[in-house]
Amino acid sequence: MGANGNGVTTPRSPLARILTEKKGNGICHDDSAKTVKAQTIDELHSLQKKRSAPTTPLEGTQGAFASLSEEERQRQQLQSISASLASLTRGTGPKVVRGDPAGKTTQAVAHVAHHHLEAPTISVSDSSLKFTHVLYNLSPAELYEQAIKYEKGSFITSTGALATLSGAKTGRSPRDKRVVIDDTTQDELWWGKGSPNIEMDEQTFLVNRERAVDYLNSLDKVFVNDQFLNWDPQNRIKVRIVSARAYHSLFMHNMCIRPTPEELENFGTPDFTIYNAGQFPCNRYTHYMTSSTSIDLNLARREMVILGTQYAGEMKKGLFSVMHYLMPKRQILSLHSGCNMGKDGDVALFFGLSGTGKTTLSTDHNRYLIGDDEHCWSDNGVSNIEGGCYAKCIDLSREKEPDIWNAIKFGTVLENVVFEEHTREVDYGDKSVTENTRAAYPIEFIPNAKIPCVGPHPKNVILLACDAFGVLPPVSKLSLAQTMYHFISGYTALVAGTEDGIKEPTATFSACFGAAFIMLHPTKYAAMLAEKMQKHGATGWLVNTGWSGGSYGSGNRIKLPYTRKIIDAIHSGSLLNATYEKTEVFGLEIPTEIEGVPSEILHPENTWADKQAYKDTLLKLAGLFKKNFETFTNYKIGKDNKLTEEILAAGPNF
Ligand SMILES: Nc1ncnc2c1ncn2[C@@H]1O[C@H](COP(=O)(O)OP(=O)(O)O)[C@@H](O)[C@H]1O
Ligand SMILES: C=C(OP(=O)(O)O)C(=O)O
Ligand SMILES: [Ca+2]
Ligand SMILES: [Mn+2]
Repeated sequence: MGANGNGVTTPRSPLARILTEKKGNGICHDDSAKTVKAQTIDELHSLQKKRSAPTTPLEGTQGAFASLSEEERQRQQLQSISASLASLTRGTGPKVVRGDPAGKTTQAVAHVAHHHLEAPTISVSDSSLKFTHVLYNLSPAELYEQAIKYEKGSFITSTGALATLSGAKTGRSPRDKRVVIDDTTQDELWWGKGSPNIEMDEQTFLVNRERAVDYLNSLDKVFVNDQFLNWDPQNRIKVRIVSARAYHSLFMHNMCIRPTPEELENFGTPDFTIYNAGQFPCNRYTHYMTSSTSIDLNLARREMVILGTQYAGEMKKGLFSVMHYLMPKRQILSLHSGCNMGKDGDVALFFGLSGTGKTTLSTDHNRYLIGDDEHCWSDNGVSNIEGGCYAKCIDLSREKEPDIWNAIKFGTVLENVVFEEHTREVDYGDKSVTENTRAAYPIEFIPNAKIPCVGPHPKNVILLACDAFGVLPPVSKLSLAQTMYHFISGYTALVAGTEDGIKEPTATFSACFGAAFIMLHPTKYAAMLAEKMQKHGATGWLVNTGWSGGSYGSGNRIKLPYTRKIIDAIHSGSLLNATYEKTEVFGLEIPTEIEGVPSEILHPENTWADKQAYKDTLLKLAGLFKKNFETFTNYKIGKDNKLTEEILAAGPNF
């Protein structure tokens, strides 16, 4: 509706076109002009991502030659991955290409050349025609996207962690572990009663390996992590993990030591490779298989195959077994322990089975964290094997465990937790999926982590036992012989969940506080520990993080703040100078007083209303210890006959 100024109305006309790019007339100022440098949506999207800075050029190469070298380097890297994924029966590696099959891939393509001319009818299958896309050492952000896009049950929680489901298995499956027996391992390893090493032959291993490799190669894409184990630079191990899930890749990114770009460039051939086929089961017609899950270790081939379980802890503890074989060969003791260090450089080790408090008590705001679970003790001191922590998070609270609480943020894998649908706030008290809920985070997520994760020789060796009987004292000072006795016994009550199938706490004995992971006879590790403790003057302690005032069901778990006070007194050295009394039956030295801990709980008998029940339970547990130790009475601990006798005498007397 316009008037032309002379009173005559003109008919309605279409809206005038707004000119946005008329130069020079200055009438229409359009500030959206020229800010977008793209002509198409695809081009716009391409602007969003900056090309990653090229990894450092190879020495002596410049300009155009540098990019050629980078290409060549990538080609070699892919060839190495293709070799890892090679079928053993078809004699050739798959065609592998870098990048997400859904996105743009980089140019480098490789496959391992045929070693010989093969009759095409035998060697060619459809699998040799397709490409396997390799998602190589992706960043946490990239892995989040992969998980959220393609893996059901992946969500971002309110604090930024990646919530995942591990599927049917929410704990390890120790009964499904197999170790290849050959001429070497037959003599070297611990076999038979009590040993975690259940034998399998080389041929069966190869059948399972082929099954895993064929499954992985049948996928559109696989994840490959090239990383390190052990912060001791002289004893670092290169590991490659091939897996089907972003969850597994992020878990190992967090748990192993992350290489720098330079280290990755020079990675070369791995020392050890894991093929994790996850949900893909083993074949129950295969010899030695007793379920559809199999975790197979072949030390000669330096390989591990995982079939039929997606529980990620299987990879971390599988590699720990490998270290329990490799390190003692170098006179280095591998330890299932947490480790931290005070301001004055005093180091403490925390041994204990799953759920006894290694992670909780080594994560201490007043001390430097060296690691929460797996260490080495060499002539140079201690080193963490891993680059991350794996904390239980059932009933996790900000007040009691602030450092672990705060570590659950972007980058952390949160397994099997329950969260509020809308806010994505995690309910740590919810056991609907499992009791064994877990958080895996890089060790740097703990503010006072000691990087690099190494330290001097330990001053205190703390043996943690979660005693469901409620008869072990909250803390006892041990002689060297007692330390060895309890180390070899490895007593605890397994808390529900970490090992598949355990629903209620039960008394268990697990040699070296980790029988599931040791490869040699327990006395070999014990002898090394005794020698090192003697040499470096370390004091042994037994700390009960379990029940007080009655057994599981009637008593209560010792309050975490009390256990922390006890641990503080060990660290500070004040407990060493306390007054002690000796207990009956176990002959343990217990302090009469500790600052911040009610004195009456220090002797367990005081906390039991029914004294006769206490006595009966004490004798019952002592009997279990005695019976368990029978298998070790014929073994000598190192070269020291006297120590061996003292160890035998260090058990309960009744
Ligand atoms: N007195 C206590 N000492 C140590 N941990 C306790 C105590 N009471 C309860 N807990 C709980 O027990 C669990 C110990 O598990 P964790 O530290 O992960 O064990 P580990 O690392 O040895 O497997 C944690 O959930 C912790 O909160
Ligand atoms: C991951 C584990 O370690 P821990 O429970 O000792 O922390 C495990 O035993 O599976
Ligand atoms: Ca454990
Ligand atoms: Mn732990």
